[in-house]
Amino acid sequence: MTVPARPPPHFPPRRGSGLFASFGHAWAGLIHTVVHQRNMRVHLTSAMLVGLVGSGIALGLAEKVTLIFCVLLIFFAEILNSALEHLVDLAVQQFDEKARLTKDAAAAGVLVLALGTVVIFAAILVHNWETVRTSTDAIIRQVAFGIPLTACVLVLVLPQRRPLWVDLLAFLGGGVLLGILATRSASMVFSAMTAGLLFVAGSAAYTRRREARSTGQPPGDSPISGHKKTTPANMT
Ligand SMILES: Nc1ncnc2c1ncn2[C@@H]1O[C@H](COP(=O)(O)OP(=O)(O)OP(=O)(O)O)[C@@H](O)[C@H]1O
Repeated sequence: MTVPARPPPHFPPRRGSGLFASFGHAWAGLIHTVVHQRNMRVHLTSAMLVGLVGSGIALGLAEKVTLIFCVLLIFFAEILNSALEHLVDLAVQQFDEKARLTKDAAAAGVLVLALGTVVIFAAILVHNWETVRTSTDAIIRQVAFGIPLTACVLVLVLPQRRPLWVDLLAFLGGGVLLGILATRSASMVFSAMTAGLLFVAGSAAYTRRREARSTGQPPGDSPISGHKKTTPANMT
Protein backbone atom coordinates (compact mmCIF):
# COMPACT_ATOMS: atom_id res chain seq x y z
CA MET A 1 0.00 0.00 0.00
CA THR A 2 1.41 3.41 -0.93
CA VAL A 3 1.47 6.05 1.71
CA PRO A 4 -0.13 9.28 0.41
CA ALA A 5 2.26 12.19 0.24
CA ARG A 6 1.81 14.57 3.15
CA PRO A 7 0.53 18.02 2.10
CA PRO A 8 3.03 20.82 2.56
CA PRO A 9 2.70 22.67 5.89
CA HIS A 10 0.23 25.56 5.86
CA PHE A 11 1.64 29.03 5.67
CA PRO A 12 1.19 30.52 9.15
CA PRO A 13 -1.87 32.80 9.17
CA ARG A 14 -1.09 36.49 8.83
CA ARG A 15 -1.83 38.36 12.01
CA GLY A 16 -3.54 41.31 10.35
CA SER A 17 -2.10 44.01 8.09
CA GLY A 18 -2.25 47.20 10.18
CA LEU A 19 0.63 49.17 11.63
CA PHE A 20 0.72 47.06 14.81
CA ALA A 21 0.66 43.86 12.77
CA SER A 22 3.63 45.13 10.72
CA PHE A 23 5.47 45.88 13.93
CA GLY A 24 4.60 42.37 15.17
CA HIS A 25 6.03 40.78 12.01
CA ALA A 26 9.24 42.81 12.30
CA TRP A 27 9.55 41.86 15.97
CA ALA A 28 9.01 38.19 15.08
CA GLY A 29 11.81 38.53 12.49
CA LEU A 30 14.19 39.93 15.09
CA ILE A 31 13.40 37.23 17.65
CA HIS A 32 13.61 34.49 14.99
CA THR A 33 17.13 35.65 14.11
CA VAL A 34 18.18 35.55 17.77
CA VAL A 35 16.66 32.09 18.23
CA HIS A 36 18.13 30.51 15.07
CA GLN A 37 21.35 32.38 14.27
CA ARG A 38 24.33 31.65 16.51
CA ASN A 39 26.16 34.78 15.33
CA MET A 40 23.21 36.96 16.31
CA ARG A 41 23.44 35.54 19.84
CA VAL A 42 27.14 36.43 19.92
CA HIS A 43 26.30 39.99 18.78
CA LEU A 44 23.59 40.28 21.44
CA THR A 45 25.94 39.19 24.22
CA SER A 46 28.69 41.53 22.95
CA ALA A 47 26.17 44.39 22.82
CA MET A 48 25.41 43.72 26.52
CA LEU A 49 29.11 44.24 27.31
CA VAL A 50 29.15 47.49 25.28
CA GLY A 51 26.04 48.62 27.19
CA LEU A 52 27.72 47.85 30.52
CA VAL A 53 30.82 49.87 29.60
CA GLY A 54 28.67 52.75 28.30
CA SER A 55 26.53 52.86 31.44
CA GLY A 56 29.57 52.58 33.74
CA ILE A 57 31.90 55.19 32.27
CA ALA A 58 30.85 58.74 31.44
CA LEU A 59 31.40 59.13 27.68
CA GLY A 60 30.82 62.12 25.41
CA LEU A 61 27.66 62.40 23.30
CA ALA A 62 29.48 61.66 20.03
CA GLU A 63 31.07 58.54 21.55
CA LYS A 64 27.73 57.29 22.90
CA VAL A 65 26.00 57.85 19.57
CA THR A 66 28.84 56.12 17.69
CA LEU A 67 28.77 53.04 19.93
CA ILE A 68 24.98 52.68 19.84
CA PHE A 69 24.98 53.19 16.08
CA CYS A 70 27.66 50.50 15.65
CA VAL A 71 25.64 48.02 17.73
CA LEU A 72 22.47 48.71 15.74
CA LEU A 73 24.36 48.47 12.45
CA ILE A 74 25.73 45.03 13.35
CA PHE A 75 22.24 43.80 14.30
CA PHE A 76 20.91 45.21 11.02
CA ALA A 77 23.63 43.50 8.99
CA GLU A 78 23.15 40.14 10.75
CA ILE A 79 19.38 40.26 10.24
CA LEU A 80 19.89 41.08 6.56
CA ASN A 81 22.49 38.29 6.29
CA SER A 82 19.96 35.88 7.76
CA ALA A 83 17.28 37.08 5.31
CA LEU A 84 19.67 36.51 2.40
CA GLU A 85 20.54 33.01 3.64
CA HIS A 86 16.84 32.12 3.74
CA LEU A 87 16.33 33.56 0.27
CA VAL A 88 19.25 31.58 -1.16
CA ASP A 89 18.07 28.36 0.57
CA LEU A 90 14.62 28.96 -0.88
CA ALA A 91 15.99 29.24 -4.42
CA VAL A 92 18.89 26.77 -4.32
CA GLN A 93 18.76 23.36 -2.63
CA GLN A 94 22.06 22.00 -3.95
CA PHE A 95 25.65 23.17 -4.07
CA ASP A 96 25.89 26.23 -6.24
CA GLU A 97 28.88 28.51 -6.66
CA LYS A 98 26.71 31.64 -6.93
CA ALA A 99 24.82 30.65 -3.77
CA ARG A 100 28.15 30.26 -1.98
CA LEU A 101 29.36 33.66 -3.21
CA THR A 102 26.10 35.35 -2.15
CA LYS A 103 26.19 33.86 1.34
CA ASP A 104 29.92 34.52 1.78
CA ALA A 105 29.53 38.15 0.67
CA ALA A 106 26.64 38.72 3.09
CA ALA A 107 28.65 37.15 5.92
CA ALA A 108 31.66 39.30 4.98
CA GLY A 109 29.50 42.42 5.37
CA VAL A 110 28.77 41.48 8.99
CA LEU A 111 32.40 40.59 9.66
CA VAL A 112 33.67 43.96 8.39
CA LEU A 113 31.18 45.81 10.60
CA ALA A 114 32.03 43.70 13.65
CA LEU A 115 35.78 44.28 13.19
CA GLY A 116 35.19 48.01 12.68
CA THR A 117 33.14 48.15 15.88
CA VAL A 118 35.90 46.46 17.90
CA VAL A 119 38.41 49.03 16.58
CA ILE A 120 36.06 51.97 17.34
CA PHE A 121 35.31 50.58 20.81
CA ALA A 122 39.04 50.22 21.58
CA ALA A 123 39.75 53.72 20.24
CA ILE A 124 37.02 55.23 22.46
CA LEU A 125 38.42 53.45 25.53
CA VAL A 126 41.99 54.60 24.76
CA HIS A 127 40.76 58.17 24.16
CA ASN A 128 38.97 58.12 27.56
CA TRP A 129 41.74 56.26 29.36
CA GLU A 130 42.07 58.92 32.09
CA THR A 131 38.34 58.55 32.90
CA VAL A 132 38.65 54.75 32.83
CA ARG A 133 41.71 54.89 35.15
CA THR A 134 39.93 57.06 37.73
CA SER A 135 36.62 55.14 37.66
CA THR A 136 37.74 52.17 39.76
CA ASP A 137 34.52 52.05 41.84
CA ALA A 138 32.32 52.18 38.76
CA ILE A 139 34.37 49.47 37.05
CA ILE A 140 34.18 47.17 40.09
CA ARG A 141 30.40 47.73 40.26
CA GLN A 142 29.91 47.10 36.53
CA VAL A 143 31.97 43.91 36.70
CA ALA A 144 30.31 42.65 39.93
CA PHE A 145 26.75 43.11 38.62
CA GLY A 146 27.33 43.24 34.88
CA ILE A 147 29.03 39.85 34.45
CA PRO A 148 26.15 37.97 36.18
CA LEU A 149 23.71 40.07 34.11
CA THR A 150 25.49 39.05 30.90
CA ALA A 151 25.44 35.43 32.12
CA CYS A 152 21.64 35.71 32.57
CA VAL A 153 21.29 36.95 28.97
CA LEU A 154 23.56 34.15 27.77
CA VAL A 155 21.44 31.53 29.56
CA LEU A 156 18.27 32.95 27.97
CA VAL A 157 19.63 32.82 24.40
CA LEU A 158 21.45 29.47 24.59
CA PRO A 159 19.73 26.81 22.41
CA GLN A 160 20.14 23.96 24.93
CA ARG A 161 17.00 22.49 26.50
CA ARG A 162 16.52 23.53 30.14
CA PRO A 163 13.75 23.67 32.77
CA LEU A 164 11.37 26.65 32.72
CA TRP A 165 12.52 27.83 36.14
CA VAL A 166 16.05 28.41 34.81
CA ASP A 167 14.73 30.83 32.17
CA LEU A 168 12.47 32.55 34.69
CA LEU A 169 15.31 32.89 37.19
CA ALA A 170 17.66 34.23 34.50
CA PHE A 171 15.10 36.80 33.30
CA LEU A 172 14.05 37.97 36.77
CA GLY A 173 17.62 37.87 38.11
CA GLY A 174 18.77 39.88 35.09
CA GLY A 175 16.02 42.43 35.77
CA VAL A 176 17.09 42.83 39.41
CA LEU A 177 20.78 43.23 38.45
CA LEU A 178 19.79 45.75 35.78
CA GLY A 179 17.73 47.71 38.34
CA ILE A 180 20.70 47.84 40.74
CA LEU A 181 23.04 49.04 37.96
CA ALA A 182 20.51 51.61 36.69
CA THR A 183 20.51 53.43 40.07
CA ARG A 184 24.18 54.38 39.54
CA SER A 185 24.23 54.55 35.74
CA ALA A 186 26.45 57.07 33.94
CA SER A 187 24.11 56.97 30.95
CA MET A 188 20.42 56.15 30.96
CA VAL A 189 20.56 55.57 27.20
CA PHE A 190 22.99 52.67 27.67
CA SER A 191 20.95 51.37 30.64
CA ALA A 192 17.86 51.43 28.44
CA MET A 193 19.82 49.59 25.75
CA THR A 194 20.83 46.82 28.18
CA ALA A 195 17.19 46.59 29.38
CA GLY A 196 16.08 46.23 25.75
CA LEU A 197 18.65 43.50 25.13
CA LEU A 198 17.49 41.59 28.23
CA PHE A 199 13.91 41.85 26.97
CA VAL A 200 14.93 40.54 23.53
CA ALA A 201 16.79 37.63 25.18
CA GLY A 202 13.71 36.85 27.32
CA SER A 203 11.46 36.94 24.24
CA ALA A 204 13.88 34.63 22.40
CA ALA A 205 13.78 32.13 25.29
CA TYR A 206 9.97 32.23 25.29
CA THR A 207 9.77 31.79 21.48
CA ARG A 208 12.26 28.92 21.52
CA ARG A 209 10.12 27.10 24.12
CA ARG A 210 6.95 27.70 22.13
CA GLU A 211 8.56 26.42 18.92
CA ALA A 212 9.95 23.34 20.69
CA ARG A 213 6.48 22.63 22.13
CA SER A 214 4.66 23.06 18.81
CA THR A 215 7.14 21.06 16.70
CA GLY A 216 8.00 18.47 19.35
CA GLN A 217 11.63 18.92 18.23
CA PRO A 218 14.49 19.74 20.56
CA PRO A 219 15.54 23.39 20.17
CA GLY A 220 18.29 24.08 17.62
CA ASP A 221 19.55 26.38 14.90
CA SER A 222 17.61 24.82 12.04
CA PRO A 223 14.71 27.17 11.36
CA ILE A 224 12.18 24.75 9.85
CA SER A 225 11.62 21.31 11.33
CA GLY A 226 12.10 18.59 8.75
CA HIS A 227 14.04 20.98 6.51
CA LYS A 228 17.63 19.96 6.16
CA LYS A 229 19.75 23.07 6.16
CA THR A 230 22.11 23.34 3.19
CA THR A 231 25.67 23.17 4.39
CA PRO A 232 28.80 22.28 2.48
CA ALA A 233 28.90 18.99 4.45
CA ASN A 234 25.44 17.78 3.38
CA MET A 235 25.49 19.12 -0.17
CA THR A 236 25.93 16.78 -3.12
N1 LIG B 1 23.75 26.28 -1.65
C1 LIG B 1 25.04 26.51 -1.36
N2 LIG B 1 25.97 26.39 -2.32
C2 LIG B 1 27.28 26.59 -2.06
N3 LIG B 1 27.77 26.95 -0.82
C3 LIG B 1 26.89 27.11 0.17
C4 LIG B 1 25.48 26.90 -0.02
N4 LIG B 1 24.85 27.10 1.16
C5 LIG B 1 25.82 27.44 2.04
N5 LIG B 1 27.03 27.46 1.48
C6 LIG B 1 28.34 27.77 2.14
O1 LIG B 1 28.23 27.47 3.51
C7 LIG B 1 28.42 28.67 4.29
C8 LIG B 1 27.48 28.62 5.48
O2 LIG B 1 26.16 28.66 5.01
P1 LIG B 1 24.90 28.47 5.96
O3 LIG B 1 23.67 28.57 5.16
O4 LIG B 1 25.11 27.23 6.77
O5 LIG B 1 24.97 29.74 6.87
P2 LIG B 1 25.37 29.92 8.42
O6 LIG B 1 26.02 28.71 8.97
O7 LIG B 1 24.18 30.42 9.11
O8 LIG B 1 26.48 30.99 8.10
P3 LIG B 1 26.83 32.33 8.78
O9 LIG B 1 27.94 31.96 9.71
O10 LIG B 1 27.31 33.20 7.64
O11 LIG B 1 25.59 32.88 9.43
C9 LIG B 1 28.14 29.83 3.32
O12 LIG B 1 28.82 31.01 3.70
C10 LIG B 1 28.66 29.25 2.01
O13 LIG B 1 30.07 29.38 1.91
